[in-house]
Amino acid sequence: MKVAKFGGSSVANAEQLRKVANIIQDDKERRVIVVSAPGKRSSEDIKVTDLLIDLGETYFKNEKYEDKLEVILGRFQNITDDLNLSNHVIEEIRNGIEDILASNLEDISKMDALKATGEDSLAKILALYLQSLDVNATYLNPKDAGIFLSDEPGSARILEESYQHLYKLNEREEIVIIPGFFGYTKGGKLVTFSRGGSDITGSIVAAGVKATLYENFTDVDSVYSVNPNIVENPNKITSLTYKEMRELSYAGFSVFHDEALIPAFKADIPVCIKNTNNPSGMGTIIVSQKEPQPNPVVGIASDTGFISIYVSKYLMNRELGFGRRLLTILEDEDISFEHTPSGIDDMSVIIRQSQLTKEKEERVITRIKEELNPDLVHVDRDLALIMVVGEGMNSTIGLADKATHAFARANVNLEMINQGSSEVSMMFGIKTDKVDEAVRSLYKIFFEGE
Ligand SMILES: Nc1ncnc2c1ncn2[C@@H]1O[C@H](COP(=O)(O)OP(=O)(O)O)[C@@H](O)[C@H]1O
Ligand SMILES: N[C@@H](CC(=O)OP(=O)(O)O)C(=O)O
Repeated sequence: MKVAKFGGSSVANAEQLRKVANIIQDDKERRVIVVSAPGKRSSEDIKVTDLLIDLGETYFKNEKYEDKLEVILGRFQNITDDLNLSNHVIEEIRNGIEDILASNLEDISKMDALKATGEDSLAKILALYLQSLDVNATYLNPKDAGIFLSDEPGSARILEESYQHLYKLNEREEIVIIPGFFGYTKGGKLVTFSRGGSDITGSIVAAGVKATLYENFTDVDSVYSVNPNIVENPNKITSLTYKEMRELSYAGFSVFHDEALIPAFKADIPVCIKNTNNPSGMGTIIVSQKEPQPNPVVGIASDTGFISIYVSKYLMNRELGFGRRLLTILEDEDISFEHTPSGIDDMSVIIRQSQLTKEKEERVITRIKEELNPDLVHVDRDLALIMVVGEGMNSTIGLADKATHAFARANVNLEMINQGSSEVSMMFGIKTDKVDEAVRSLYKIFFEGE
């Protein structure tokens, strides 16, 4: 049995859904289907999930939300009209949203329930469409599939017992359509994964049913060695390891959620990234091990929106517990950190900018000064991180030299360098305004041999 997940771009309109239906019917092994909410139909378009978030925020501010609701319903109605499906489902979606807004759930849970409406409605529509084509298919709610999650609205995690429940899907005769992105706590509350989380649902379901393959259908032919929005026509990656893909996704390859690798990896299920618009293409396969490649670097990822808190104190290396106390201050403020490059007398903590509000920043800096008594503490904003990734990198001489040469050639100053402890990556911190130039320069050196 194969599990196929179709992302937002693959279900953005009726034309895309026709392709999805063809892909499902093309292979009898595709028996469990996971779908996202309709995504962008063009680069200027807005994803349904973002429309739903905007609707929720408008409602919470006690502002008029009715027009926004109509826009969302319009997105679904365009699809159902075009596929000649009954209007009944649109009324169901409207009532569902109105019920959520009027419920006595806390705002944070209301928001999760609203967000989930996107995938839930699309799964119902796809099931109806397949039925209209005489395909034996049913919609299945994540609760009935047994997808139980931790009580962390907006960033839930899977509970282990879900895998056993999901295994029962093997007994189903029909094709099952499961909405991605959400599940339920043991207490029955709906919770979502973090953004892009339908990839995670797909991976969990694939692990649960012990699928032979997890196919992730998107809008590109493969995973490329670099973001195709930065370098035109980049090198296609035919295969890469879970570890490489996790590093690359985490560092900015938005094509696949970094948390989606773990369930498939643990169950040893290969993941294939394929294009809904070109399903016969090879795609990219993600596996445990791959043949050594002549070029040890498989990809270059970049992401922006980081802050560095730099703390320096003479004899820091002798002060027992310094690092722990610094990180405890962040923990008390509910701030998670990404990296902690350190020297003898200094330590930086790299944080996502979205985690550090102005008030939190003031409290954190005051506490660092009062409790750790440093010689110097300062906050560096607008940092970008670039990650050069490849399993063969740890045994190849001269890669750091090549990378720093690329930065020098692009006239980019390095704010920080960190060789990942996993030894499959090197990380560079630079100012955000230079990130694309730096990535292009690295790409030229590592993939075009210039
Ligand atoms: N290295 C990369 N390889 C392929 N696509 C990438 C890469 N980095 C970023 N992307 C972007 O990821 C997009 C696909 O991810 P996403 O928009 O989440 O798809 P979906 O709607 O299928 O979930 C591509 O259109 C591409 O712009
Ligand atoms: N619709 C959700 C979940 C998701 O996975 O979407 P997509 O497949 O379009 O990345 C989001 O936008 O976050």
